[in-house]
Amino acid sequence: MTNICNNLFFDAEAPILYEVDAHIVGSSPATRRMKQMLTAVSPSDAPVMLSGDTGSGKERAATAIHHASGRKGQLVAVNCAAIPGELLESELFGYEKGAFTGADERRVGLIEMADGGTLFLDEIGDMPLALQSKLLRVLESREIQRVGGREHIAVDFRLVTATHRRLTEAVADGKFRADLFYRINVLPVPVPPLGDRLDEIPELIDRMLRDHSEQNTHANLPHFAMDAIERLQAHSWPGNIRELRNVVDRAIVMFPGRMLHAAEVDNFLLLSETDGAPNGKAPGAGIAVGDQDAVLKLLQEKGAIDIRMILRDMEIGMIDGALQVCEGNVTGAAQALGLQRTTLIEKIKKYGIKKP
Ligand SMILES: Nc1ncnc2c1ncn2[C@@H]1O[C@H](COP(=O)(O)OP(=O)(O)OP(=O)(O)O)[C@@H](O)[C@H]1O
Repeated sequence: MTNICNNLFFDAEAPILYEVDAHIVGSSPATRRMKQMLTAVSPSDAPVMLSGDTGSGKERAATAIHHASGRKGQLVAVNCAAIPGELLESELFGYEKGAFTGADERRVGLIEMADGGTLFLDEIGDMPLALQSKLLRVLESREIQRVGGREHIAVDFRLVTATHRRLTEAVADGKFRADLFYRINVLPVPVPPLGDRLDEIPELIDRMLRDHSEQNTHANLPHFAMDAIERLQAHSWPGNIRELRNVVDRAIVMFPGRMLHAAEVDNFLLLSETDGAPNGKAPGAGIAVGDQDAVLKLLQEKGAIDIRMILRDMEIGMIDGALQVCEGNVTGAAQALGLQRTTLIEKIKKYGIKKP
């Protein structure tokens, strides 16, 4: 890899590096190393395996590879963990009319859709063993057969896979085929956790806010004060960049045009850690969003406060605010709060919140 990386700045590679840079924010040493690897692997047709913790940006990296590769076809992303095993085969390979009950018409599969482009198989470790054998055959023959079909269809796609766990352990446990592992692990690229790239948190926040304002031209963006940034840089980030995105999305909804300080960030992080279900763990500094004085007064008066109740009130306030900003649209409010739609509906019911 050293040789490849040393050659990075050849003119021919400049446009590739530019594409990678456009998708991957950050200039910390860990991110620079990843970008160099992505730049080196993008022009090749060999399979890439991205490994990294959940939310660290593996799908982003796959998108960068696809765009930097110059392949004309589309990027087709499939989350192997999200599709039940029995459905995954027909999703990937497609099917002919009458192949099984309910197959009323022919359906082109996702592998065929990736012809000329890139097939991104996320959470490849969750693919059932029987399907692993079929995938291996496709990689070797470069052909597929639809479920219930006889025709051999030639496919030309670049394979990118991702996993958040050690596939070598799954191989040792007999849960992942060794031959497939070696076939897909040709160009391994580790995606660093946010904990290894804390320096670039301000850059990431800027990009997230810029993306938001490009999509919402009248957006009144929040600002993160220095003490807020310091607090973010002291956090451990188990949910990686996805967790940071949730914090930024909450700030957009709850602090439009306002400055966030460490206390607000503490509250947001506490909500991230508990998925909105307060567990009584005390935050680092302040505890109320915007109304710290009231909490201090309560503490002086009563000598103790119930943090769970305060967090509950904050949660209600955030949900209420998000619903107002999204004019009662639950899907939009759920996205803004970084919650699953169903989780938000449960919370709305639980707290008896009225939609505007
Ligand atoms: N470098 C980056 N700059 C800006 N946003 C990013 C970056 N990397 C990731 N993100 C954002 O963080 C979130 C998580 O990223 P992504 O889905 O790529 O992670 P992942 O590692 O594939 O997650 P999972 O393991 O759950 O599949 C997404 O909203 C993505 O847009």
